[in-house]
Amino acid sequence: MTNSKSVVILGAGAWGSALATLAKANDHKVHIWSRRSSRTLEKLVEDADIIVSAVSMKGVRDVVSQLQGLPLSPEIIFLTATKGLDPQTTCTPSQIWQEAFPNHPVVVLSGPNLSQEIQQELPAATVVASNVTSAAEVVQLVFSSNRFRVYTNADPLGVELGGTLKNVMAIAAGVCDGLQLGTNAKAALLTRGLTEMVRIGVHWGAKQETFYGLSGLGDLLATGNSPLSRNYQVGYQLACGKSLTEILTHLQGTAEGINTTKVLMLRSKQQNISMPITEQVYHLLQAEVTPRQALLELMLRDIKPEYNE
Ligand SMILES: NC(=O)c1ccc[n+]([C@@H]2O[C@H](COP(=O)([O-])OP(=O)(O)OC[C@H]3O[C@@H](n4cnc5c(N)ncnc54)[C@H](O)[C@@H]3O)[C@@H](O)[C@H]2O)c1
Ligand SMILES: O=P(O)(O)OC[C@H](O)CO
Repeated sequence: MTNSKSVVILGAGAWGSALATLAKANDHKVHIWSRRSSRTLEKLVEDADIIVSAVSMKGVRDVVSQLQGLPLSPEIIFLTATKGLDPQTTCTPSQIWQEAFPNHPVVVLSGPNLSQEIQQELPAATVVASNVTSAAEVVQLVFSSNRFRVYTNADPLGVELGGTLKNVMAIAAGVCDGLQLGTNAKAALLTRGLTEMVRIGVHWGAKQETFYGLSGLGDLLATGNSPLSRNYQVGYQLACGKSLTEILTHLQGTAEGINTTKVLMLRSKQQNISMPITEQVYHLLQAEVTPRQALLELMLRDIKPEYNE
């Protein structure tokens, strides 16, 4: 097949494995690399068309620096699927990839994509975004199928932040359900959560409308309502009285929202941006408030108009 691409996936976790399944189903040549792989990264990327980063945030700088030392074809497209923020610089993963490889196109993939559902072959949709449209279109073709609908988008920062910021709200949504606060409370939380995501995202340089698409609202609905989400699970179990240490001991995989909350708090304080839900999630994760106290703090804030805050 002439359109068959060579795809190297970095990270053999839940998401890397699901992305590999999708590309393989479209007859692409797929190699998954992990820290424990017997094949060297150098050998694997030799004939790669696309390098997909599906490592968790804490591994991004590490894999970037490993690749920087290798001879790479100038045609290679980097695709980043990590939903996190760098604790040191507050940069997004795509900003780190682009800075390290300024002459390569970088594409972001993000959307309501719970990996377990994708591995069960349930239908889903996602977004691939890049400043280089042709690169986004190549990635779109590689992953599109009758069970995975892929849209392109020209706002990579907005798409990336949509998937990243919603993890904080997914923790809050888990708390809401764990406390059994009801459907009205959940709707209020998710709606005001989206407002908060838009506020910081637009300040950061993203387009407002991107947050109303699959990677913002779409992913917020998926993770904020699903026990399959690790971030939701963190919130739910905190509300049930478990400590964060206990929860993380048993959690399968990464809940990026924990680190993202800390980075967001730092950035919103530096830039004086109001993020009341994020702030309460932060205090809760630090064990500085109980879930009920966090709820009361939010309910008793100064009353105000819905917009023009
Ligand atoms: N699981 C999902 O449903 C899903 C969906 C969309 C996006 N994501 C995002 O994808 C990323 C990965 O999620 P996941 O669910 O696969 O997590 P996971 O915990 O299952 O896997 C993380 C992977 O990163 C690797 N890794 C971590 N540090 C590394 C390092 N220094 N060097 C090399 N590899 C390293 C781990 O070995 C592991 O293979 C996260 O940012 C997550 O938010 C996950
Ligand atoms: O399990 P979570 O909370 O990392 O959510 C996974 C994905 O981000 C869903 O789109």
